[in-house]
Amino acid sequence: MTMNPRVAMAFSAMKEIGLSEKKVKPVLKNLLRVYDKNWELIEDENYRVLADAILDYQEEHKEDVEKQKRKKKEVVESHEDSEPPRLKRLRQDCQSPRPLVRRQMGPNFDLTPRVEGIESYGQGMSGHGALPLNMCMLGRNELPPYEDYSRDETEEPPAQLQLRRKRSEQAQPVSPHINFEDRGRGSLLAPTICKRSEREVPTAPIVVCLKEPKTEPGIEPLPPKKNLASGAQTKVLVKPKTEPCNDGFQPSGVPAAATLPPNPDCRRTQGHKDQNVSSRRHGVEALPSRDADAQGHEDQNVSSRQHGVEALPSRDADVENGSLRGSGTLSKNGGLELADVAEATRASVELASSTSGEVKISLSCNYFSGQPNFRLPSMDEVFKMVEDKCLKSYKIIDPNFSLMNLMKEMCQCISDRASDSTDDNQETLMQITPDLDSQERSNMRISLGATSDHEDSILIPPTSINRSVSSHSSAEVIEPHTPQRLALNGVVDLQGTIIQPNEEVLSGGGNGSDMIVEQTDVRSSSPSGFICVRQEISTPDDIRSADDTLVVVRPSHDVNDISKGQENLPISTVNEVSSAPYPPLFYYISKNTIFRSAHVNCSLSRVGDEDCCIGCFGDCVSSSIPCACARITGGDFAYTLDGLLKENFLEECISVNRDPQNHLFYCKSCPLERCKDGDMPDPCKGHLMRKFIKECWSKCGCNKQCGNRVVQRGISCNLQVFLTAEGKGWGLRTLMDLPRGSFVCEYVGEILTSKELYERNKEITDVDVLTSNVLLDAAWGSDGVVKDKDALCLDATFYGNVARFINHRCFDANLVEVPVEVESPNHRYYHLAFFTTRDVEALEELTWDYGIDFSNRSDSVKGFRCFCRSKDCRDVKRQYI
Ligand SMILES: C[S@@+](CC[C@H](N)C(=O)[O-])C[C@H]1O[C@@H](n2cnc3c(N)ncnc32)[C@H](O)[C@@H]1O
Repeated sequence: MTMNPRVAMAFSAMKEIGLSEKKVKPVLKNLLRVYDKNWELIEDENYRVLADAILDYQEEHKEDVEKQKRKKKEVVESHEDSEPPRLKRLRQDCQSPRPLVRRQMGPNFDLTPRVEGIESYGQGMSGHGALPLNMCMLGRNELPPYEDYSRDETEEPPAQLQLRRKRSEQAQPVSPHINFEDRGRGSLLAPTICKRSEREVPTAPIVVCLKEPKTEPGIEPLPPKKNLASGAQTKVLVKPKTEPCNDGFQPSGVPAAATLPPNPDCRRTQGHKDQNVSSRRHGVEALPSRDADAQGHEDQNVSSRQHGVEALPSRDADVENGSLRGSGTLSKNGGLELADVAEATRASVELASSTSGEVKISLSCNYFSGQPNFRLPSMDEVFKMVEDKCLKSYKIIDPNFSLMNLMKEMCQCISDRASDSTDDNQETLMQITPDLDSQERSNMRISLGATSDHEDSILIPPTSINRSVSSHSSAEVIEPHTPQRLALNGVVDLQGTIIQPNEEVLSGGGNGSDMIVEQTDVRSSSPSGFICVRQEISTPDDIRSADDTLVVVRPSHDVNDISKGQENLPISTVNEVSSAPYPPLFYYISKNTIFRSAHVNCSLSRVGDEDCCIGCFGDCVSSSIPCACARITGGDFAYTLDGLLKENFLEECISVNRDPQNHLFYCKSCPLERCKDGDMPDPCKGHLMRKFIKECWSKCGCNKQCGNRVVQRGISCNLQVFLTAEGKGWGLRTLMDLPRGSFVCEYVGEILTSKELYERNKEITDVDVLTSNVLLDAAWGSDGVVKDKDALCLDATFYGNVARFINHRCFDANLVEVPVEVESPNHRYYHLAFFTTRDVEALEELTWDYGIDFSNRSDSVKGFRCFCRSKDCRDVKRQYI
C-alpha cells in the first residue's frame, strides 16, 4: 500500500529531529484520530504537535510504572460504580463518528477533555479535567470508552480537547526531551501500562496535554511558521471519533472491539526489571540510548550500569525483552495496527569498557519473531552462570574472580597495548592504514563497530583480528586497495617447474597496463557497509570475508624504507614513470617465516659436529685450512675474502640455469604431483640439481664477521624499488655498482609445504590473486621419495622481502639464485640467495631468470608476457617459431 504522502512527510520531518518512524507512527495515528485527520494542525509549526506528542510519550515512559498503575487503579475504582463496562465495542462498525470534543484553542490552550456527564471523573483526578488515560499510545481498539456513549453529531461533545499553551504563544523549538509538565496528573501521552481489567473500565475521554517544549542545549529552534498559538484561538482542534483510521497506514481489518491483550509494555517493564536491579549492583552509568524506548531502555540501562556497562544505542532496541512477544499478541488479538515491531530483532548491551571508554566489549543478541519468548536475561544472572562455569571448568577458585573485571581488564589491555607506540614488539601489531592510493589521507581510521565513536587509528595485534574481523563485526575500516597480481600463478622451482593449481589462463604482465589488477571493493559487498579486513592473509580462509569476498589488508609502505628498518640499509621506493602510486601492500619480513605445517627443524641438536666448525675462531675464510662448513662446496669456501662468490662456483650456478637439461633429476614420486590430489599423480617433470653453499652458524666457533657468513648477515648494498618503464611493473635496482658475484638479497617469504601452497594457490587463483612463490627442491631426488612435509616452498605473496620485486629476465639475468644452508644441514630447507652474475652498474635493474618455459603453453600463459628485452628472450622466440 502506498504511503500517504502526508504521513511520509511527517515521518521525514520527525526523522530530522531524530525520531524514528517506529516512534512516530503510533502517535501520529492517534493524533490523526484525535484531530479528526486535521492534518493542518499536525503539520503546523513544522509538526510541533506531533513532535511534542511523541516526545511526551517518551518522557512519560520514564514515569514510574507502579505509580501509574496505582493511579489508574484509583480511577478505575472511582468509576467502577458509576459507569457500565461497555467498552469493548468501540469502533467496530464505525457508527459513532460523533464530535466528542469541543475544539478550542487559545493562547493557553489545553488539550484537555471535558467529559460531559462524566466530567467529574477526570476533574477529580487531575484537577484539569483530565483523566490519567493515555490516548496516543493506545491502539485503535484501545480508544477510550467515551466513544461508547452514542451521541448525535449535533450534541455537545462529551469532552473538549484543548491544547493548552502555558508560557508563550511563540513557536518553540522542538526538543527530543520535552517534558509534559502535568505528568503527575495523568497526561495522556504516557504509554498505557495497565492491566486488562483496567482498560475495560469506562474512562474519560482522551486528554492530550501539550506543553511548552523546553529548548535543549544545542538544538536550534525551529523557525516559527504559522503560529499555532496566535491563530489557534478559533481553531477546531480535536475530535476523536470511532471511524476506522484510514490515515495512510495499513488498515488492520481487525475488529476494534476485541479485548485487548495485556500491554506489551507491562511485560517489557517486567522483563527489564530484573535486569535493572541486577545491573545496578555493578554500579556503572548507562549511556542514553538513542532510539530506545524510554522505559524499556531505562531498564536496560540500569541493568547495564550495575555491571559497569553501558547500554548501547541499538537501532532496534526499542523492541526489547518481551515487547516482541507483546506486540505480536496485540496484532493478533486486537488488530493493533501500530504494533509493527515484529521484525525488530536486536538488542545490544555494552558489557565492559576500558577506563577511557575507547575499547568496549558489547553483547549483541539477535532474535526473531519466531522466538516469542526471547528475553534478555539479567546480566547478573549470566555473569553468575559464567563464573560458576569457570569455577567448575577451569578450577578458578579465587572467590573474587569476576568475569566483568576480566572483561574490563581485557579492554584496558587492548587500550594500553594499542596506544603503546614504543612497544618493542610492534611488528606483532597490525597497523591499520590507508591503502597507498590514498596515502595522503593518512588518518585513515578504524572504527570498532559501525556505531563506534572512537575512530582513531589503532594498532591491533594480528591474532586479535585474524578470522574475527568481518563485515558482521563491523570492525576496522580501511579503504579498499588494489591487490596486484604479484608474480607467477604457480610455483616456480629453480628450474622453472610450475605448480599449477588449475589450467586457468591468466593474462597480463607486470606493467600498469598489462598487469592484472584486482579491485577488491569490500565495501560494496559488505552488508554493513564497512570494509572487512583481515590481518593475516596467510590462508585461503583468511583472505575471505564472511561474505566470501576477498579481503586484502596489508600494512602500508614506508616509501623511504620499504623494509621499515628490518634490513641493514633502507630500501627506498620510487616511481618516476607514472602517476601510479606505490607497490601493492604486503608484509615486509626479512627472514623466512613458517606458515603452518612446514617441517623446518633448525634445532641446534640436529647440527652435528661434522656440520659445523666448533673449533674455528675469527674468520674461517681467511684461515689456511677450510673448516667443516666448506665440505659441501668441495672443501673450499664458495666466498672470496671479499665476500663475493668465487668464479668457478658462480659459473657452475649460472650454467645450471642456462643449461638446465644437463642438470635435471627426476623424483620417483614427485611431491609436486602428489599434492595435486590426484590418485594417479603425473610423473615428475624434473628438478634442477644445484650447488649449495653452507655457511657457518651458531654452533661454529667463528665470529659474526666470518667470511663464510654472507647471506645470514643480510643485505649490504643499496637497493631501490622502482616502477619499470618496460611494463614489468615494479622492479628492484641497485643504487651502487656491484661487482660480479656480489650477494644482493635472499628470497624471503612464508615457508609452506608444497601441499599447502598448492591449496593456497588454488584458493587464491579462484579469486584471481597472483602468487609469487618458489620451490625449495634443490636437494630432491638425492635420497629417494621426498615426504610431503619436506617438500617446501617459499611464498612471498603476502609476506616477503625486497626480492619479491625482482623481475624476470630470460637467460642473461644479472642475478642467479643459489641455495644456501645456514641453520639446517639437511638440504630440505635452505635460503635462496641472489648473487650478481656480472658486474652491475648503479641504477641497473636486477633480474633473475624465473626459468619459465614460455614455449610450454600451460606454463607461459599462466605467467606473463615477457618484456625482459633480452636478446635471448624465450617468450619472443616462441612468438617467432
Ligand atoms: C616477482 S614479481 C616481480 C615484481 C613485480 N613486477 C611487481 O610489480 O610486483 C613477478 C611479476 O612481475 C612481472 N614480471 C616480471 N618479470 C617480467 C618480465 N620480464 N616481463 C613482464 N612482466 C614481468 C610479472 O607480472 C610477474 O608475474
